[in-house]
Amino acid sequence: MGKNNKRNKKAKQPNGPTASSAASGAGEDVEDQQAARSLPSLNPKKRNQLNKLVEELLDLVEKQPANPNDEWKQYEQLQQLLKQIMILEESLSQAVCPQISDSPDDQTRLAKVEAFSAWAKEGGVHSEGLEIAIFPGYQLGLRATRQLEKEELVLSVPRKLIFSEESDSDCRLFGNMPQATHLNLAYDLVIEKIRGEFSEWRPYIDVLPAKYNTVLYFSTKQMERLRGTAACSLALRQCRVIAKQFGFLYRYAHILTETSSGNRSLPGDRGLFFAQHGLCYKLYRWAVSTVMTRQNLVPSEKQESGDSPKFISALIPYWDMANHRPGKITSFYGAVSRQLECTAQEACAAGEQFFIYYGDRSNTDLLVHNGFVDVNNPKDYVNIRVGLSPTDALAAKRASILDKLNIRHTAELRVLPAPEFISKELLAFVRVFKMSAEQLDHWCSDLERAGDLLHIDCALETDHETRTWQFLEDRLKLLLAVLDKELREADEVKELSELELKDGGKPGQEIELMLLLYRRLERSILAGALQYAREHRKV
Ligand SMILES: C[S@@+](CC[C@H](N)C(=O)[O-])C[C@H]1O[C@@H](n2cnc3c(N)ncnc32)[C@H](O)[C@@H]1O
Repeated sequence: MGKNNKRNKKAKQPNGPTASSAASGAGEDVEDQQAARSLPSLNPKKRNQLNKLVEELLDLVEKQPANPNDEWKQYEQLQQLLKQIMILEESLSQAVCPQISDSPDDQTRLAKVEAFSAWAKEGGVHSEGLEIAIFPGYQLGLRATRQLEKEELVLSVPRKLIFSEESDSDCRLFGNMPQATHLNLAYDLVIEKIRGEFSEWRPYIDVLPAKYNTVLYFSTKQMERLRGTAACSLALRQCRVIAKQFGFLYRYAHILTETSSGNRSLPGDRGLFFAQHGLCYKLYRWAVSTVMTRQNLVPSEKQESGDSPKFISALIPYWDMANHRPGKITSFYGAVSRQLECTAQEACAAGEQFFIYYGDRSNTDLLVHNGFVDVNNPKDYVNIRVGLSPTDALAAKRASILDKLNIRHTAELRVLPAPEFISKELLAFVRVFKMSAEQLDHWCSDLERAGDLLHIDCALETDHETRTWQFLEDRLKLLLAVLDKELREADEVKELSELELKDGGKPGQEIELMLLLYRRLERSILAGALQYAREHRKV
């Protein structure tokens, strides 16, 4: 475990420059040069073509699409540009992301688990009752090797094995912007991946998936399956934002900046050096997806005492092999023990998969940010967009009631599964939206009562209630019709059963399966709420 020994040796060194640290710095410089030299460099013609494509990409994503159709067209253009970029970068991406292939990589990863587990153990991870195994439908996961009791501490990962922007990196790019902590982490991961065998994180990086089911990996055809769903705009936005970040990084590395020698005494220069040698879109997409699907927040250790606690994004080796099941959060960072500690949310028999709870997230959120959906998600909902009309003469009065209710004038509000169906905020919004001039005067004259509008059995005039439920019914019908436009319900059911027949999804079709499941889940929430709205309108 040479690399890990290096980290341990470093920890024992006194502060301040010493002869030995200078020597090890020189050694690292040689390693940096070796890592860079092992990568193919693109010829000037290809580089020029890439520079132009990246500028085109940045111009494209700069434009804010005006409506869903424009947004879709922009996505199609973006995919075209990214395709051309990936073709030009092919030799480089093959070198920095060599495992990427179309076959599932569970077995390849499993072969690296022994070395990873030894590295983790040597670094101080305690995971005695757990082992890493393949679980179909989940890729890798954690398996109990003995009976685990509820609330038993089963896993701990010390700070020095937690990968964050504070892990001895001088690759800062996004400065000290607190909201950029996940970007810094993705950038650091890009750098460590380029460093390859010279990275001290190599045993960990080797067991990470080679590719993900995040929206960044969707083909245009797969993305089409999201058209008309609540996830579509979010997914397209995600692709746009990540492409923009890549464009900025690329421009910084190849267009705006002089060639770097990787001088470790210049802050940020080593990061720039590696970016200039190994950055490519496939690598950035991989790093961002790794961070999106596996990160957790830990408290920063580089803040002044007295400041309010600052949290930074981190990758937590071993712990991040745990898959999600609904329950409660049982992983916490111990400031005194300086380690992430995870207890069992329920008893787990030997041989069974050990799950943790990732937190309350809708399936839309899970799909766009985590690359999976949970068919038993008790916290699921579908957001629908509602807004006051700027041409409505009564908009100001409606706005004053909404303000009192803390509901925005244009908002994404929740349609829920049974037994609630319509969130109280959505119901109140539509009630306000459907008030007549007299009803508005009545409610505005006593704003303290506005909270009553949140309750399902708030006493309202019959015609007002009918208009409210009719609006909800029409809106839900429309959303279901839009879903049908892309793929009718009967075809959805047929395609899904064909895929599921293939033993939990054919390898290589995980994204198709996830998209069909997502559509079924969204449809079921909307259809349940529609039925509920119909019943209420008739009362
Ligand atoms: C933190 S990682 C967990 C380990 C991961 N399975 C692996 O092979 O490295 C999170 C990823 O695991 C998968 N995952 C976690 N919980 C899942 C679930 N309930 N159903 C399907 N996939 C799940 C998803 O791909 C998700 O992005």
